[in-house]
Formats: sequence, C-alpha cells, structure tokens
Amino acid sequence: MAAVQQLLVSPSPAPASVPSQRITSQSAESGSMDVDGSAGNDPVMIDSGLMKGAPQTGDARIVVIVYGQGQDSVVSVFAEVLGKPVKLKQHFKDVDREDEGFVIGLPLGDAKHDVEERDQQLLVAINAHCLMAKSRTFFISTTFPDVHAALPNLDILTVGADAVEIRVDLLREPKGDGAFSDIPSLSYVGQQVMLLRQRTELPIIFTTRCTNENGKFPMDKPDLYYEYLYRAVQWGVEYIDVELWLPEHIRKKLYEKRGNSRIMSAFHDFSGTFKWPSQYAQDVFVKSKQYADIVKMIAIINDHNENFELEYFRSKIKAEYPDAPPLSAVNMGEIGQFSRTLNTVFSPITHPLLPIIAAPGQMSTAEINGALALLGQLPKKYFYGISSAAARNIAPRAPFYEKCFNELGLPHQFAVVERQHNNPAGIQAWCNQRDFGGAYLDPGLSYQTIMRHNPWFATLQNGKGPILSEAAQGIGIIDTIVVKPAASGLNATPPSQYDGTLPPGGQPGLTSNTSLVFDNASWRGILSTLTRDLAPSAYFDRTAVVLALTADDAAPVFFALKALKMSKIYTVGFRTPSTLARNAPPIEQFISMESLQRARSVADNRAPFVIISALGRGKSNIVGMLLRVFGEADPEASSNTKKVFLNLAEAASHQKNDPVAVAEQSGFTAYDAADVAAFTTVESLRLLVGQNVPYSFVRLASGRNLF
Ligand SMILES: O=C1C[C@@](O)(C(=O)O)C[C@@H](O)[C@@H]1O
Repeated sequence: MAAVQQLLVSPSPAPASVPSQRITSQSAESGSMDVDGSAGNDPVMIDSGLMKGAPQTGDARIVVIVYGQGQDSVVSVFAEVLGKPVKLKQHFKDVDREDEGFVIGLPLGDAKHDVEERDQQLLVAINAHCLMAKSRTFFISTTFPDVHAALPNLDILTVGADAVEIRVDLLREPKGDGAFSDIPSLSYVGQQVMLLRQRTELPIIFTTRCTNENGKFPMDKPDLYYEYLYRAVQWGVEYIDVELWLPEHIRKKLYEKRGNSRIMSAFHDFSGTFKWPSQYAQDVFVKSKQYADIVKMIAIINDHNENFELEYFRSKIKAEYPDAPPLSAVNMGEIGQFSRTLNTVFSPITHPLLPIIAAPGQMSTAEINGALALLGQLPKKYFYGISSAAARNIAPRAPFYEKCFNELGLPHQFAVVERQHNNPAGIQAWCNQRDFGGAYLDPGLSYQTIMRHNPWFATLQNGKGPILSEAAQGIGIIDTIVVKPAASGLNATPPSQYDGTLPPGGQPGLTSNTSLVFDNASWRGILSTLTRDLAPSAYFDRTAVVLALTADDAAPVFFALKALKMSKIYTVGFRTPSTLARNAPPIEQFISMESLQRARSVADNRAPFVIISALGRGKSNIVGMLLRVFGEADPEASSNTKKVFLNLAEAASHQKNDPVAVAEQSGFTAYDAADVAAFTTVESLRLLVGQNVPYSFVRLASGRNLF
C-alpha cells in the first residue's frame, strides 16, 4: 500500500499570472522536436482537430509545419484548412516577414537544426512528424481467431500499448458447417475491425501477414492484398502493414492512396542467413522507405552478436538517412530478445493472455521493462501523488498508479504524500531528490503559489526555473511535475539546498542532467471526457456554462473549451482574471436572471450546449436550477445530440438534488469527476512514465466496469 506522508503546513497565497516560457527542443537526436504544437493528440496518431498549441483565432503568426519524409502533402492539408497558400522552405531561419499570409512547410531533417533559434514572435511551429513524440512506442500483436474472444481482456491486454494490431490472416471465419473459410471474407474482416474499433481508443494496425513470413495469407494473388489493404484505408484504419515482397505497383498505389492512414512497410527474413551489416540489408531499407511512413525489418539470427550488428545498422540508418521514416527493427527467437528491448519505435509486444505469440521471441511490455531495468536502462525512480485528503476522497488515483506499475513491470516506487488543503509548501522536498521520477498534484496549484513557497524550483536550469508546458502556461495551474533529461550542461543542485524530509529510500539532490517540466493534465482529462461519446466537432461554435468558486477551478475547463473551439463561455460563481480570459473564448458572467434568460432565449445552437460545474455539494441547488433552465423541455422527445453535463465536484449521489440525476432528468448526458480523474490519470501516466494506459483499464482498476 502506498505510504501517506505529511507536508509542512503554511498558508496559501492568492493565485497570480504565469510568466511566458516555452518548452524548447531537447531531442533532435531522436528525430523528435518539441515545437509549439504537435499534430498528434495521441503519441502515435495525427488528430489535427485538437492541435495543442495550434494557432487560434487572432494569432497572426506565420504557421510553420514541420513534416517528415514523404509527408509534404500534410502541409497543403493545413494550408487548405487555414485558407492560405503554401511555401516550402528548408530551415527556420529562412522564414521571414515576407512569408506572412503563407503556410510554410519545413522538412524535419533540416528544421531540427535551428528549431531552438526560431523567432516565436514571428512564427508558430507545428510538428506534423509526430510519431516520435514518445521515446518508446509499442504495439500489441493480437492473435485471436475472433476479436470477440479478445474483448473481455482488451483493457488489460493493451496496457502499455500505443497501437493494437489485428492479424487479419489469423482470423477464422466460420462457414457454418463446422469448417472455416481459407481466408476471412472482407465483410467478416470489416465486422471484426469495427468491433475492435468500438472497444479501444488505440490506433489499429491492419496486417495480412503472408505464409512466407509466419502468417496465413496466401501469396499466389497479390491483388488480394490490395483489395484488403485498400479497404482498410477506406475504413479509416490508422496503420496499414504492407509487405515488401508485394509488387511495386501495389505498394506504390497503396502509399499514394493511403489518405489519413499510415503505411508500415514490413519485411521478415526467416532464412537464418540474413546479415544486418550486408549491403542487402541496406537495400531492403532503401526499398522499404520509398513507400512507407514506418519501416519494419525483422530477421532470424543465429548469434547474440547479431543483436549488436542490428544496433549498428540502426545508428547507421539514422545517420545516413536522417529524413527517412522511423525504423522499427528487431531480431526473432530467444536469441533476438535483446534487440526487442533496445528497439524504441513501435516494438511488437505480446501478452500472457493472448492465445499464441505472433512471432518467435516476442516479449510482453512487462518483460521488456524488466529486462531494461536489469540492464540499467530503466533505473528505479520515485513517483509521488501529492494530494489533499478531500481530493483522494473524490477520486483516489494512487491505486491506479500502483496497478499500472505492476502491470507494466516498472521498477519504480509510488507514494502518496498528503498535502493539507491550502498548503503549498514542501513540494520541493519531494522533487529535489536524486531519484525523483515525477509527481502529480491533486488538486493542482498555481505556478506562482508553488514558486513562492518552494524557492528551490527557481534555482533549476541555472536560475531559469522549471520549464512550463504550453498547457501549464495557458492554464496557470500545475498538476504534473515531469522529469526531463536536460539539453545540456545544467548545474547540479547542491544537496545542501534540500530542506525537507527524505522519502523512503530517497537521496537528496536532483541529478545534474535533469530538468523539471511543470505541466497540466487535468484539461486533457476534461477534454477526453467531453469527447468520449461525441466528436470534438459536436462542440464547435457552441456555447458553455462554467460554474466554479474560483478562477483556478475553472482554468483547465477554459483551456479544454478553447481546444474544442467553443464560441462563448457563460460563467457563474467567479470572476475571470484577464490572464485566463486572454486564453479563452469570449466570456459573459451571469450576473442576473435577465442575463440568464437572454442566454436561454437565443437561437438553438447559441443556447448553452454544455454545462460544467466545479461547485461542491452545498451549491447543488444552483447547479440543478441551471440544468433545468437549459435542459430539454421534453427530454424524451429530443432526437438530436443530447446536451452535456460534467460534474467536476464530489459526486452527491443518494442526495437530494444530485446534479448528475437532475442533469439526466433534464435530457443531458452526464459525466462526473471520476470520469475526468480516470482520463487525467491516463494523461499523467503518459506524461510521467511515458506509458499508454487505456482509460477503461483505469476504470477497471477502480472496480467500475464501463461496458
Ligand atoms: O511484423 C510484426 C512483428 C512480428 O513479426 C514480431 O516479430 O513480433 C509480429 C507480427 O504480428 C507483426 O506483424
């Protein structure tokens, strides 16, 4: 059980605004860039509808799109949406005032060299080459003959996975006479894909593995592959596995017609004679990259040293083809398992609950993490949940962390630290440790409050202080402290500055090569809850009501509503400070019954569509009243999308005036704080340990099944 410890007591000052600071590029070497926004909502998916940091209305800066190899067409997509012409350039330094009115495309390979020197007043950079946003990505190769069999365990199966592979060649379609068709029909495959689609938030990889490469799809009719793979593109499947042996005209056509899907070129060599240092291996890569967004190369080896040859191949490819698509390469068999722990791009994984492993030597995430820990590649870190007792009552998050660490085989230790309400001091003591891994704050605290009461943070980065993520900057509330390896040469913080109690096993003094990022995960929890059952576009240009006692409570809500491009926010219970208003849609405070009536009487799509309340139990009368005012006159009669209510306060079920019950009676779809907490946990796990955990696993871990 997690330890609960006490922080020092001291009063909380009033919140204030946050100075402007941005995350800068730190990982050019890995091919990734932290720019002003990523087109990826998910680490491995493009979701241009919800671009973090994308320019918003009123932002007159030049939009610069950084694209990966073969992705230059994505620049025109952005340009079309923004209604501007395109110019392609090489480096950030080439962008100047003359480019105003254009959307500029820069190739990743060149752009990463001067990304840090970019003029942020002049331009806003968006990273469309988002695959590498996460330092390690995994996909789970499901091997079920029927997806139905996977569903009961899908939440657990996909813990730690960034995508889920459906092995179409392994599906077995019953013919009705007890036999199975040789290959599953397209309609059966379609049903199976849709079943999976409905039950996982993860991107899907659609694979028709051929008989020569450990699969079951026949090789005598290559056109069959086109038929199935192109259909998957039409279904909107995120990743299409295209084998390299297929005739070039098929690979080319699929690549050209891939739409929003990504092509994963796949090459397997089972001969046992494949050699990574050979010219042939390089030729395979060059041939693969021509029509690919990701290149996958997998071989059987005979000697452990060949794992090192693969590592050399990997680094050579990176050096010689800097603009090429990312390479996912592993060796098969037990002897090749070492390479499976070292590959960082879309490593194939299995799980003990799968009927068979998809390839010899496949490992689970827990096994890979265990091996990395043994090799010293995944050192044990201490993570903290710094929370108030009240917050833990609303939604206890610690058990999720413990379960996730267990399920993922992570060597880390997690402890809950009790912070008394209104007590912002002492946080630094938990962070200024050699093995600090990260922390979440529940509830979050304003940047100014943390800094005022924890002076050690100001000493980070040679006195520059912690790095602020864009969300933390916009919201002003910090709820996640992430440890990031520094770009270079940061000073060690002398242990003498440590001024608190040591956690169990902890050693004072944050290591010199690390810096801290202050982030906010709650806004994403709110956004994910609002878009769980509705597309983001359902909120576009509609209006919202936000009820809260303080602007701090409302700040992450505002950020989420801004991302949804809502047109107006009505507020109840607090004044919106100018810093928050600057980052939000137009705001009107309900100050009288008249203003409320006005909002009610406006045309349908201008009347409030979503109501979000952070008011506690004592105020549920007000919430109930607004829900009735803005609810449907006849909740049963409405055939349109239902309005949405989100209760961020402690659930008051079994109580009179429970807002969720009132909302449902008034025709709203209602969500509560536990939904947001689960999505926030998903986001904070991503930020803190770089692991993807499905929302439904978090709910499952809390003992509530969704389905
Ligand atoms: O390409 C791959 C990788 C794999 O072959 C492996 O070695 O783990 C497993 C396959 O399911 C997947 O399509």
